Amino acid sequence: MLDRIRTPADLRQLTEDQLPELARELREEMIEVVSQTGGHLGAGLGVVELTVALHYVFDTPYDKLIWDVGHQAYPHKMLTGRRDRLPTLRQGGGLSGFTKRSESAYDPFGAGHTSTSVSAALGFAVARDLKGEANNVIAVIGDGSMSGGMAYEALNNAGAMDSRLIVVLNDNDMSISPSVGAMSSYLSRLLSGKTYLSLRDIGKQLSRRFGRTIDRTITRAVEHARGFLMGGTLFEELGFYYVGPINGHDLDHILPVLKNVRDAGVGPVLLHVVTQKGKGYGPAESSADKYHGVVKFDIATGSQAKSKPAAPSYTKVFAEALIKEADRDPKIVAITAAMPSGTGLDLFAKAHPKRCFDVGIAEQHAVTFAAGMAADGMKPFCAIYSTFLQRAYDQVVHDVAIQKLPVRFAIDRAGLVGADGATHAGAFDVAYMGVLPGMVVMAPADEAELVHMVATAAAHDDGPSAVRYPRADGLGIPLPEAGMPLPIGKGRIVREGTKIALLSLGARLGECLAAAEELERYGLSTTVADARFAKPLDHELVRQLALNHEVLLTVEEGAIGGFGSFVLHALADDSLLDGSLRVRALTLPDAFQDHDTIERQYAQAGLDARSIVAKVFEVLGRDLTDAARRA
Ligand SMILES: Cc1ncc(C[n+]2csc(CCOP(=O)(O)OP(=O)(O)O)c2C)c(N)n1
Ligand SMILES: CC(=O)[C@@H](O)[C@H](O)COP(=O)(O)O
Ligand SMILES: [Mg+2]
Repeated sequence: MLDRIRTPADLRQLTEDQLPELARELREEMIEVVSQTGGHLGAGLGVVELTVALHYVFDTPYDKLIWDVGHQAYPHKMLTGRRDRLPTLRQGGGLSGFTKRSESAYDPFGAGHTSTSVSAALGFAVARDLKGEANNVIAVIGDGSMSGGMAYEALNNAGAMDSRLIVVLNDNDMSISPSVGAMSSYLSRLLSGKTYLSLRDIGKQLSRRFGRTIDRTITRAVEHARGFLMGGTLFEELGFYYVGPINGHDLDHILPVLKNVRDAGVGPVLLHVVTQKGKGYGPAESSADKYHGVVKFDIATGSQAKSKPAAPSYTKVFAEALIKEADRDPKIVAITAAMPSGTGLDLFAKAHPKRCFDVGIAEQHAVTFAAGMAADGMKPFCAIYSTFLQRAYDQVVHDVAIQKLPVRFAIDRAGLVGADGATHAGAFDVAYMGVLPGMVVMAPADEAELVHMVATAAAHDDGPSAVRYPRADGLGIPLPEAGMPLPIGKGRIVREGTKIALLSLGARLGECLAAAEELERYGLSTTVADARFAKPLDHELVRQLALNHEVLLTVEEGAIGGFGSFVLHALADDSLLDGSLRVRALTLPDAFQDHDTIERQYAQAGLDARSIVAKVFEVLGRDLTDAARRA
């Protein structure tokens, strides 16, 4: 049946009783493809029926369907002309793992971060009204994403505007980890005792909500059911018509409800749909994370092709170092915004359960919550991915930096991230943290350095600090038994040379060393220095490198405006740009890099050893091919 569906228009040619079979085929093929590509599996499996129903009932792409995060949109992609390209998922030149405007007219709004869909949908709804058009607008948001502050801001605004908008709350009682917080408990209470509404109850409820009934099955049910009221939900208090909860895997229920909601013609409606993350694939259903994100796996057993890493990841090293610091210092606490496993704080929580806080997908709150604890004498480590910390920038500035509070930011996924692409790359943190007065910004060159930087952050109690590290495994070097605080603002020379200087910030140091080896083979004596700190910058180190070399290259895994800019500024201030020194800043490109393997992303960015060597030759005006031939 799937072969007959190129676009949702084909889907709408099917009869309703054919849809369960279509859903079955969709689910089976998605499992098959993702077992080869890896990606976000559990969320998509949970919305197969919902996706079929939405495209069946609504006139997409005229009606705007907006998926929150977009990680659950694989079945949507399969039904909207992208099925044949699904095997290219998250690979260079292939389909994005999220919704993306440039990819399809069926993706009216791109995503990757959570909790944006209701705001965007309200924007579409208001634009529609101003243009005098009639399309429907539907946002699908998960229970986890509903814990993000922006979702409440949007509900608050939408409820007051009384705009015609449909919000489908896809409640699977899971975030990446189990959902946390009072909203999660509230949703469970809405469900408790009743599980789902029966068709009859739904009819009664719709009739009460919209003052009329459209679907005949429901009309009949309404005649027999009297007095049922789900009653006074939070969403109703906010000005929404609340419908549900309904079973999101039962097409007999979803279809008539969606039709009624579509035709009701009233202000904002919140449809509460209950689904199971990982639905229909045993290993996913029974795993703790419901196969939220997977690498390639064996379909029969569910076992994932995770090779044993030669070295621990930076994430794990961070977590273990922090646990040791917390063993010694009872004031240390750790905070995650719904990413306990991603940040390694699940390990910390096991060691220090009372001192670990998962606040939900609430980065802004996480930062100010940490600031409050710091103001009262605790030593908070706020572990947030670089890309997600962007959301909490005013909290970093206003609540932390201005008050000089010693919040320690553990900025994971700093730099390129490969398959998740531009929405998840940690490109900007050196720039956005480094411009803040009083902020200490560190980046370890290897995992042993990370241990020392965690100790440095723990010891630094005079103001805020940040340590940024990549989504990568370490180098496999021995780890110190205990971290030793580093002198703040001091870098180190790792290799001495005379002509070329490579000044690295962070884990690209290995590439700089490899580049230096090669340059040496071409007779170019090369110094390699590890800045350790982007702020405060080691001015003396920068000065010495500038004075004693012909060429100075800064190397960092971050956007323009970060470490390289700080170095250039220091050189300019020191009149060191007024002479013959040739300086270049190697950064991520001034463009959003699409998903690809991380190795290719580094090469595109010019941040691998080969590109560094090429850059030196370019600066010297020499021919690298010729030099290579002679060597
Ligand atoms: C701002 C932001 N913080 C954190 C994340 C990481 N993240 C991606 S999906 C997800 C869980 C979303 O849960 P839910 O909305 O319930 O969707 P489900 O996966 O359960 O379908 C999280 C925390 C993110 N993408 N964006
Ligand atoms: C959709 C989302 O935001 C997360 O699932 C993210 O893809 C996790 O990234 P990591 O794999 O780097 O933890
Ligand atoms: Mg969920």
